[in-house]
Amino acid sequence: MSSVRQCKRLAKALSSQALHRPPYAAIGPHQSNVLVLPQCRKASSSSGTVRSWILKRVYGVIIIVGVTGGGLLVFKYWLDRQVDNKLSWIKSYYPSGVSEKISDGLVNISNWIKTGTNNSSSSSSSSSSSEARTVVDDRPSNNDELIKLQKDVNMLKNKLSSVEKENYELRKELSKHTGVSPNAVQPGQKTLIEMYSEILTLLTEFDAKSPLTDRKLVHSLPQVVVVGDQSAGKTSVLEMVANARIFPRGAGEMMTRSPVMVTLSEGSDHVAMFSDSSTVYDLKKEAQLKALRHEIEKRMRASVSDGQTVSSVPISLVVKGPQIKRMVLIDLPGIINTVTTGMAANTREDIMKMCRQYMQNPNAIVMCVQDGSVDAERSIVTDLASQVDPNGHRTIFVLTKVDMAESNGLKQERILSILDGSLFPMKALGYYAVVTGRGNTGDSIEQIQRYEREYFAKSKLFQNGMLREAQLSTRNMISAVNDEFWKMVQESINDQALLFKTLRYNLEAEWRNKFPGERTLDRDDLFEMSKADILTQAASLQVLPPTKWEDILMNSLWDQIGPKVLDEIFVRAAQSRSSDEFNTVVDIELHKWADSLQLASLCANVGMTTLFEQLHNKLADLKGGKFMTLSQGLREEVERLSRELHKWESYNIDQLKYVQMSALDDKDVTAEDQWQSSVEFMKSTLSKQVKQASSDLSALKGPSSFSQRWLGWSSQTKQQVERQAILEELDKFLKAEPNHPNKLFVDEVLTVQRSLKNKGLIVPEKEIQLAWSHAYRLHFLQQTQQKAHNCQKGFLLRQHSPQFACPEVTFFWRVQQVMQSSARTLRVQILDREVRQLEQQLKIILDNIGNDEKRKRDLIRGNAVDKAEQLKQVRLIQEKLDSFRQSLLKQQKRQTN
Ligand SMILES: Nc1nc2c(ncn2[C@@H]2O[C@H](COP(=O)(O)OP(=O)(O)OP(=O)(O)O)[C@@H](O)[C@H]2O)c(=O)[nH]1
Repeated sequence: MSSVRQCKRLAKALSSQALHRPPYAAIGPHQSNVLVLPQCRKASSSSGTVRSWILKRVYGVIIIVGVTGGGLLVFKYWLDRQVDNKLSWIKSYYPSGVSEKISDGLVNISNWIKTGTNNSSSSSSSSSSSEARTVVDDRPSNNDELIKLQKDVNMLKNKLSSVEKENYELRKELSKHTGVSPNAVQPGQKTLIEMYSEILTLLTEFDAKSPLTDRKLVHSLPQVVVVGDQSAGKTSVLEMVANARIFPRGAGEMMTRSPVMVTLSEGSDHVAMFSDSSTVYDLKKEAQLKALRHEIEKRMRASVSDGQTVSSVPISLVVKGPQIKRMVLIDLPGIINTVTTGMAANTREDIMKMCRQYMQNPNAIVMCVQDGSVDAERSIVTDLASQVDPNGHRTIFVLTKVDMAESNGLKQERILSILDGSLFPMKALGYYAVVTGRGNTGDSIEQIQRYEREYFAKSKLFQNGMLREAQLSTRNMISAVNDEFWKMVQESINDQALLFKTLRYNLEAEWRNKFPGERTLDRDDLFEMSKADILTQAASLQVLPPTKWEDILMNSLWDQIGPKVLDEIFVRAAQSRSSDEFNTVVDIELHKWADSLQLASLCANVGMTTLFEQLHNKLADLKGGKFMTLSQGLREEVERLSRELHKWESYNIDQLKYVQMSALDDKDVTAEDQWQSSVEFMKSTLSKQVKQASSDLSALKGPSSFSQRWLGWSSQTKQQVERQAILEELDKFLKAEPNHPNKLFVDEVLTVQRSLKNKGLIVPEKEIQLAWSHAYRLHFLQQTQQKAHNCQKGFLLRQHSPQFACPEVTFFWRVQQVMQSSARTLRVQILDREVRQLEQQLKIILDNIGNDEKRKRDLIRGNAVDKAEQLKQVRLIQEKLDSFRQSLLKQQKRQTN
């Protein structure tokens, strides 16, 4: 084929690949900005015309094929115009700051192209033949020429990677402003690699959650299985792929003790994380790398059962970073020859079994790692590879430690026979020689990469062109493995799609049987529905009628402040000898209480409790559909958190105090209806209190009456008998002196004790005082009840006869006033601020939960939601697989056209 035709074909292939981003494209956004193909220089020079067949800007990628000779000026002019066009477009499309950076980058690239074309043009005629030899299939005839070419290639590679880096940084910067991934082809469009990576992530999540099958579906997908004899350098190879020294190291001992599945993908930051944890390790930071290695080692040791040496439980790791090739690699424990001291007896068989299992996956690419520095005859892995993949359709052979092989004096013929596949019994798709370490645990990846470059640049073993350049270096090997991986993806995708179609069909049938006629509401659906319900119910608190709020608040207020009002203030005032004294005590105590903010704080608590009680009632009112119970946990958690978070506004408490103090300033009942209302309040309050006090007293005595004992089939305890006897003695005092003060005097205690002793009962003073507090309380309340009755008509009487005094009515009126004004103020505060505040809090709480998948899973649970989730995931994976398949198909069609 003529070089011009060859070049045209290459150009066509590249243009379609660059535009449509095949996973295995030689040129992609993460790989290159500019590529000038040497084959085409030769072709162009032969025709002497400009061959600028392709110049495409594909999201920052420029591909130039063939620019030479007399057309150079025309080309430069044309390139400038293209760049100008792009500059004005960038200026109008991107925000300032970003646009300048991109523009600078584009201008740099354009200048570099022009310099490159100058050089290539000036050297094209003289070096066209040597350039042609850089085409991978041609073998050079002259060693010096080859060395020179090798240097050129290395220089170009370095240049290329620095432009790649620059381009990547620019796209990263751009992505910060536009939210578009730095790897995106077009805004909103995903590359095939990204699509596959997404499917892998979904499948890993699906496997983790799904009890559907023991077989992990993600393991049937194409993946690269790294196998080799112990210490062959498997882990070192993987580290070169991941571009970081992420694995633990030891001195000579077996390091890989369980499979490590590494999902590699491109990302703006170089990071790693375990798939079951949210910790992100920054691989650029040595301390975090160390922590990662430590964690891997810890996990490996933890996964090995007692008495065993290796484990088959995989550790799953995700590594992302700039220019990392997307694929899934599994590092397996090294195959051992013999079991050494300290190892479990079955270790060799366990490792062989494990390797065989992974290698037998028909979609696995087997990366067979062979140590180049040891005798080929000692290799076990090559035997295994030839058994599992006899035709070598999916095996790639990697010869490591060739540097050591050379220093050990390995002959060129021997290397050749290994790398052309004639020495080992196995067959492979490709054979590679690499250097992936130098036995120094402290070396960084950059140091190893440099060491490898320098080694191949000066190695005698590989220098006379005995091997194709593409067979050397880790970089080339990784590209080839990556290509094979993606080929496998293409070949197996139909089977995967069918598998998910069947899974979806089965799950849908199961759902129809279990929940006939019901919509499949997954966790997110249920969450969104519950969220809307909760917020609607919270908002409806605003429309509760004000009177209802005040009634509820009044009841709650009395429950809270009643005990203090009655047992402390009212009882103390009642010990007074005159109405004036009664009023003075009441006035002082009530003012003291209100002034100290204690009353206001108590009322604010009541406001808060009432608000949350109402919210609780509203949420309990939610009927919802059949699946309402699934989100019961969510509602409870939201209620709990909002209670915890809600703070009553402090100026609201001050306002309450002010209102209460003003209410207390009103010291007298001036109208009859006020008097009546107060008496009613007093009567209803006392009636409740008397009821409560009677029941407390009864509890103290136990089943004291005949009927209680016989109907309730119970009898008094010894203590209850004693208490009943005490109460009978105390009753005598109260009958003899109805206005007895609230304190029981010492002589009275002794009288009770003496009297009971005569009846054969020895009772401690503590018991007498306890019984007295109950007896006196009931007696006092009943007396006050009687006063309330007597005071009913007292308003007019009081006017006509000043001796008639009912200070108790005035007391209850004042308390009622304080409560009413507090309830009114609380109602206004609740509706003006607190409900709105609560709504906002609920929204934040719900948003937080909504963003936390684990919490959502914990709070919305049940068989129906699990099934709906599975169905949703399977549908999603199936859809993704389908669109991935279609994109692959489209790309294949384009290539065949
Ligand atoms: N000189 C030299 N040393 C290498 C090369 N590749 C790996 N090593 C060293 O060989 C040793 C073993 O490498 P590993 O990558 O741990 O080997 P492995 O196959 O993963 O070991 P196991 O998992 O324990 O079977 C390490 O000290 C590496 O630094 C190489 O190309 N040249």
